[in-house]
Amino acid sequence: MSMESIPVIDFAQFGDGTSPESQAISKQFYEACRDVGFAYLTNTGIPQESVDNMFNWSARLFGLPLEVKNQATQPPQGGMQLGYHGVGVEQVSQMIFDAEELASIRKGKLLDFKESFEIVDETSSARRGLKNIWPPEEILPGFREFELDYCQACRVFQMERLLPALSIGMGLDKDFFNRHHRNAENKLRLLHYPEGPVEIFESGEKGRIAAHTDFGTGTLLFQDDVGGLEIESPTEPGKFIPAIPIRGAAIFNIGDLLMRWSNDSLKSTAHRVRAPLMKADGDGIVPERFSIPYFMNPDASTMIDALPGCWGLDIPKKYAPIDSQDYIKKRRAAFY
Ligand SMILES: O=C(O)CCC(=O)C(=O)O
Ligand SMILES: [Fe+2]
Repeated sequence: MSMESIPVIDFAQFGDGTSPESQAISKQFYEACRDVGFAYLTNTGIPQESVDNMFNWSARLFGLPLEVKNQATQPPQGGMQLGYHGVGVEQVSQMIFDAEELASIRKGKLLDFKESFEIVDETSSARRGLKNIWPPEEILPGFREFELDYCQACRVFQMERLLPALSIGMGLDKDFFNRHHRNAENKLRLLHYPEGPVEIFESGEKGRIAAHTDFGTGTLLFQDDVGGLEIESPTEPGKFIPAIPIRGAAIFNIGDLLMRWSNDSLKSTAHRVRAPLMKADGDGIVPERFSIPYFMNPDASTMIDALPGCWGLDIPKKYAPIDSQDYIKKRRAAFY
C-alpha cells in the first residue's frame, strides 16, 4: 500500500467478525486508520441504490425555495444546530475558540459557500430530548422516512462492521467500541455546495469547505462524482491529495476524539473541499456538489483516556482523560 494513496477496504467477507477473513479486514482497516486516517470502504451493506436515492432527495431538498428551507431551522439545542443552515451560517474553523478571532474570520474572505441539513438518529434524540426539524411533509412527502431509514442503514454498518473491525484491528475485544456507542450519538448531514462562476473560487472570495479535522469518533462520507475533496498527505504535511470519488465506495475518516483516545496512534487527518475549476462549463460555471457525511460520536459521558495497547512503559499517555461530551461541545461551539 502506497502511503500516498487512500487504501480501499472491502468489507464483503466481514461476516459477524469472527472469521480469519474478518481478522484480515480488521488489520487492513486499522493500518489505514493509523497510516492515512482515511479509507475507501466497499461492501458496507448500504445499497448503492439507497445512496443514489439519498442524493436525489438531497437535490430536491436544496432545490426548494429558501423560504421553505428556512422553515426547517431552529435555535441551537445543547450546542447542536439541527435542520437547515443556509449558505454561510456555518464557518468551519480549526481549533479557534476566541470569539473575536472567529468574528474576524467570518467577516473575511474564503467563506464556506455551502448549505446543509442535519438530523440526529431519532432514538438517541428522543433519549436526549433533541428534536429533528423537517421541511413540511406535504412539500417533500417521503423525505423524512427515507432519510431516517438511511441514517439507520449507516448505523447498522457502524455497529455490525465498522466499530467491530476497528476494535479487532486495535487488539481490543470485538465489542469494545460498540459498548461506547450504544446511544447512536450520530448526525447525518446533507451538504450542498452551490455552483458558481470560476472567478469567485479562483480569487478566493468563496471556498467550499476550509481545511479542518472532524472531531468525533469518525465520519462515514458519501460524495457525488464532482470531486474536490482533498486530504492532507500522511507523508508531506501541508500537501493535499485528492480523494477522488469512487462509485460504490464510501469514505471513512478518523476524528480528533478517537485520535486522542488512541493516544495519537490513529490519525485524524485534515481535509478540505475545493471547487474543481477544471470542471467549469463553457460559461465558466463550476458545477454544484453534494456530499453526505454521517458523523459518529461516543456516548455522552464516555471518559476518553488512552486505550489499552496504545500506551505503556515506553509510550506515555499524551493526554489527560476528558469527558467526550465536554470535548465535542467545545469544538462545535466554535463553528457558528
Ligand atoms: O463535503 C465533503 O466531501 C466533506 C465534508 C466534511 O469534511 C465535513 O462536513 O466535515
Ligand atoms: Fe470533515
